[in-house]
Amino acid sequence: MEGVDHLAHERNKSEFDVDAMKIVWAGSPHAFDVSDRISKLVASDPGFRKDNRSTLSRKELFKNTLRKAAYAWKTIVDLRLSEEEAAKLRFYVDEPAFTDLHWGMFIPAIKGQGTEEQQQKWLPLAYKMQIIGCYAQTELGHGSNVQGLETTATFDSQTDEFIIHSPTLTSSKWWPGGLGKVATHAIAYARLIVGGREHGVHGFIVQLRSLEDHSPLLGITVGDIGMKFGNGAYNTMDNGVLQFDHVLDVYSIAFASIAVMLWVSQVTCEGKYKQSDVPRQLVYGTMVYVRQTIVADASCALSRAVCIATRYSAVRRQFGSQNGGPETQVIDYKTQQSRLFPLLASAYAFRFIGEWLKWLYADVTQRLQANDFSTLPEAHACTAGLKSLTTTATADGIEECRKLCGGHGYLCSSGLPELFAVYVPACTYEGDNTVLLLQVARFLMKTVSQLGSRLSSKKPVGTIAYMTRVEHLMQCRCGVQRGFAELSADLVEAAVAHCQLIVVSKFIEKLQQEIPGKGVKQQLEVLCNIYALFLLHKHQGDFLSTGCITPKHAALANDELRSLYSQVRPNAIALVDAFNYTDHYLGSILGCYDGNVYPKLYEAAWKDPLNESVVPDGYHLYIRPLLKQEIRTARL
Ligand SMILES: CCCCCCCCCCCC(=O)SCCNC(=O)CCNC(=O)[C@H](O)C(C)(C)COP(=O)(O)OP(=O)(O)OC[C@H]1O[C@@H](n2cnc3c(N)ncnc32)[C@H](O)[C@@H]1OP(=O)(O)O
Ligand SMILES: Cc1cc2nc3c(=O)[nH]c(=O)nc-3n(C[C@H](O)[C@H](O)[C@H](O)COP(=O)(O)OP(=O)(O)OC[C@H]3O[C@@H](n4cnc5c(N)ncnc54)[C@H](O)[C@@H]3O)c2cc1C
Repeated sequence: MEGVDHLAHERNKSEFDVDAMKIVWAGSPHAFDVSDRISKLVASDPGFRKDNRSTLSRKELFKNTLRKAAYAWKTIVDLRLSEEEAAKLRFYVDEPAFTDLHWGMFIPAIKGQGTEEQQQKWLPLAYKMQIIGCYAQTELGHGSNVQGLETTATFDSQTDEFIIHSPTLTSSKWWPGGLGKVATHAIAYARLIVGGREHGVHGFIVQLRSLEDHSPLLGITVGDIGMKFGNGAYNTMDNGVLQFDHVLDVYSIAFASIAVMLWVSQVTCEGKYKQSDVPRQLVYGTMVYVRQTIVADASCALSRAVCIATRYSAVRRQFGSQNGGPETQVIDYKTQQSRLFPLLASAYAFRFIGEWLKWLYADVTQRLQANDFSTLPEAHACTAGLKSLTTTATADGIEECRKLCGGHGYLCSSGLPELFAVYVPACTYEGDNTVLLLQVARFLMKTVSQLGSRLSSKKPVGTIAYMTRVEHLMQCRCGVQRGFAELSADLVEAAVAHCQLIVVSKFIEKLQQEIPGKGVKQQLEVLCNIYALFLLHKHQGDFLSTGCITPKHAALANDELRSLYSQVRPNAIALVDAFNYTDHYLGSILGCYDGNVYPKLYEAAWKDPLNESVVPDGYHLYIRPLLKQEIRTARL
């Protein structure tokens, strides 16, 4: 029945203060207030409806996304929302769109790498959305290998301008979000050529379309690259293709009078290239910034899937009826718990590592401003490795949550198929996960060669086994006289182990903070132990081979895991309630707050367009003749 909380009995079992946990999850009382207020604003506004996406054609879907983006912007302006509130609104609108790249990459690139003069010129226009930007780095022929990009930017000292050109088919820009149909400007990455000499890849702000009639400018060929994985899903985004045919780029950010996009280098009006003495990799700064936001986003996506699967596991009953009594809740099966609760623990673990990474990024940015590059290598390795680790675990976790919901998990109305389809490219964009782990492996090799075998002594006691595992995996590889390429698959495993060590140690450090609320810290300790012991169980071979745990330890750890699952069980619903997601944002009948699943599933089925008529289109044309033929045969 509507209005009845079918999960009330579960909520009454909770042993901790859920409201206090909501604050921990949000990060602060202020952050909770903004999230809570904005998520409810979006949920209550029919203009942000999203339950019809899977029934729209690509063109209808895209036009609807443009409508929503414009409506969101009008809401932001009319309500005078702050930048923080506006970002939250775009988050809860939950629709991949060009605005992700405008706000998530184009503006951060100018803020992070533009000079004062460029920021003054471009940021006001971008903040008012009087220009719409995208981040055009990847090409048809190169994505991972940025140094392999082929687009050229040749300085013409006669005109003081740059000529941006796509010399080959494979140099076509390919994939940039927002590029296909919307962006008026791009930060395009090209090989800088001055006086016939090449100076590597730099960013250039290039206008693509007229601000009068949106037509592509002279020399610009631009369009969408076509349908992507899943029906609705990421097809709300116009990932584009772009070719430059000797485009004069008067706004070149490498141009001395507007100065270079990077404070890394300068091209003077006399056409001289001046490389300052900062690491050339600062040109990758935007990618480092986005990778740390993607880690925080992983905790959001995983917690969303876990919320759905946990609530449904408490609603779903199957087998186990005693003397005609109710069947067993599937959340009570040890197999369901052993699959679900490590994902619940991972969602919290990724939340806290995301908080730490945000601090690390802010710290390295502050240091860069003082020309202190000492922590840049570690920041690169951490953002690359943790982006890889958390997105892989989250993509796998969302699929596991679909399976935890049985057949109904495969319905669009469960919210899980679309969540999976929208989320999985995170394992590829902003750096293919394997390529990024290779960067971590390279950093570890360097660190081992500099520090000797001990990678670091400053880890909490609880992580000794994890640290020993990384050192052991590195020693096994570094000790062997074979090249990096030959050992790369093994070194990637060591890189994963290193990132898992970071996640576990930061979770332990989080628990050393003051955490208010009855029973809150105790719940987080249980989740931290589940995360650490689950990984120890999963990678038992690594830990046993280090000799720092014995088979008996491994068995005890497994016993402890089962006990921890039993401790989580009465608190499971409260722990996912703490994410404070509205039913609108979850977009899932299986995960609805009141647990009233079956009536809602049944009602939703009849809304499918296929049920608009009892006799389906095509019956008279195709089925009736078939049946008539069969009947004739049957009479023979
Ligand atoms: C809200 C959420 C959703 C928001 C919505 C999100 C929507 C989707 C957004 C997706 C947007 C995109 O995909 S944008 C495109 C993303 N593309 C990528 O991420 C490309 C990935 N590839 C790369 O980053 C690069 O090619 C590398 C790092 C793999 C290789 O670069 P390279 O220049 O060849 O460097 P390499 O020889 O490997 O290394 C030379 C030295 O530089 C160092 N180095 C390399 N990179 C860096 C770096 N970034 N910072 C510092 N140092 C670095 C190395 O450690 C090494 O140090 P030493 O050992 O010499 O000391
Ligand atoms: C949904 C989506 C949105 C995107 N948005 C943008 C955007 O807005 N702007 C933008 O510029 N780009 C964007 N991209 C592009 C994205 O950044 C690239 O696809 C990504 O960096 C991976 O590069 P690639 O496609 O060249 O993969 P490849 O490198 O071709 O990967 C193919 C395989 O090769 C392997 N491989 C590659 N190099 C090595 C190596 N050295 N050693 C071992 N294995 C290797 C990889 O691990 C992978 O298994 C987007 C992509 C997607 C899917």
